[in-house]
Amino acid sequence: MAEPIIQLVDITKKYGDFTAVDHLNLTVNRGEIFGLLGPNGAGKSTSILMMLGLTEPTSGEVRVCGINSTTHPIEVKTRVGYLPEDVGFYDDRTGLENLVYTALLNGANRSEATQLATELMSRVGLADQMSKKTGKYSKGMRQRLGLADVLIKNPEVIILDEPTSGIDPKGVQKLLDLIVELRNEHQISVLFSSHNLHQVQQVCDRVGIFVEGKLIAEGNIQSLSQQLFTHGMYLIELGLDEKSLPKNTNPDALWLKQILEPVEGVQKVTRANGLFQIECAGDVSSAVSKRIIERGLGLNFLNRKEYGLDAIYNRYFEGGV
Ligand SMILES: Nc1ncnc2c1ncn2[C@@H]1O[C@H](COP(=O)(O)OP(=O)(O)OP(=O)(O)O)[C@@H](O)[C@H]1O
Repeated sequence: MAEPIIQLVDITKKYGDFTAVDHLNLTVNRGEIFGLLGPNGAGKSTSILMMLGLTEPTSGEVRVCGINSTTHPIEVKTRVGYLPEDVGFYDDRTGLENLVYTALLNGANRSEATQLATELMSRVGLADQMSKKTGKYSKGMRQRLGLADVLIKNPEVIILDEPTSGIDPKGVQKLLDLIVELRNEHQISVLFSSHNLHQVQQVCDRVGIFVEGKLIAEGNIQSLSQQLFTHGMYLIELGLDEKSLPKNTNPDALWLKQILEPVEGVQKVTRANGLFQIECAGDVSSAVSKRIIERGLGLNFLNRKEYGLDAIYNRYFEGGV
């Protein structure tokens, strides 16, 4: 059964009259990679600060690993690893020295600290960069070292705030692979905050879409599509042979809608740029093509698209679809 590891219950955060987070309810389960997807200013970082007990909610309750973050921030800190967008290191020290220092601060003796730091450098793919000064690390290498740094205290959950910003595509891929590996092989739960939908789509089991302080939808990709699209999840484009079309067809494709009405799932039929577009609740392309052919229309081609997070993103973040 799903066990909650992060629970936000009706959280609101106000800065003066401004509401940064508005009645947010969110649960992340143990072993899950949860994506908090939202544009700049949506309230992601503010929510994370509340999870870590670094800022207090105006109202509501935050629990991480079953502990109230607002009243017991230090206990939460021992269980959670937090990777901010920019990690600070002692740049005149090597990657290994930086990690050893964190391990010593966490109570390890020097030989344990060196052993743990060496193992972690290797786990995050920096085995060959151990003796390089962190001032010479790339942004991607710094973020991977940052992950090693949060793993030192063996956290149950890691919270990553825009961890890939400023990293080149190859570096991003390495970091994403590492996040999945940490979950799969070390059962670490992950909250991944990002405004990059492709990255979120690639690694997260569930996603919460956060806009202007409100969680507007939550679930896996398929359930998000169902929540956000009133007009279906599939778009079928038809190229019909003009010569086979009925004479004097009206431009709004009403005649085609009537033909396709008996096909269950068809919700909207329109014509754009010479193509007929059919929005439907499921993949009904074979029933549509059968019906078209039965009615004696010439079918030049049929193209089926499934709405993914791309369409959701456009709809909520870029004002379209
Ligand atoms: N200390 C503060 N005082 C006043 N307003 C704040 C404070 N911190 C954040 N805000 C405002 O709250 C809103 C949410 O900010 P937040 O940093 O949580 O968003 P975000 O989703 O993390 O965005 P970004 O990706 O840009 O960091 C923004 O409008 C921001 O200006």
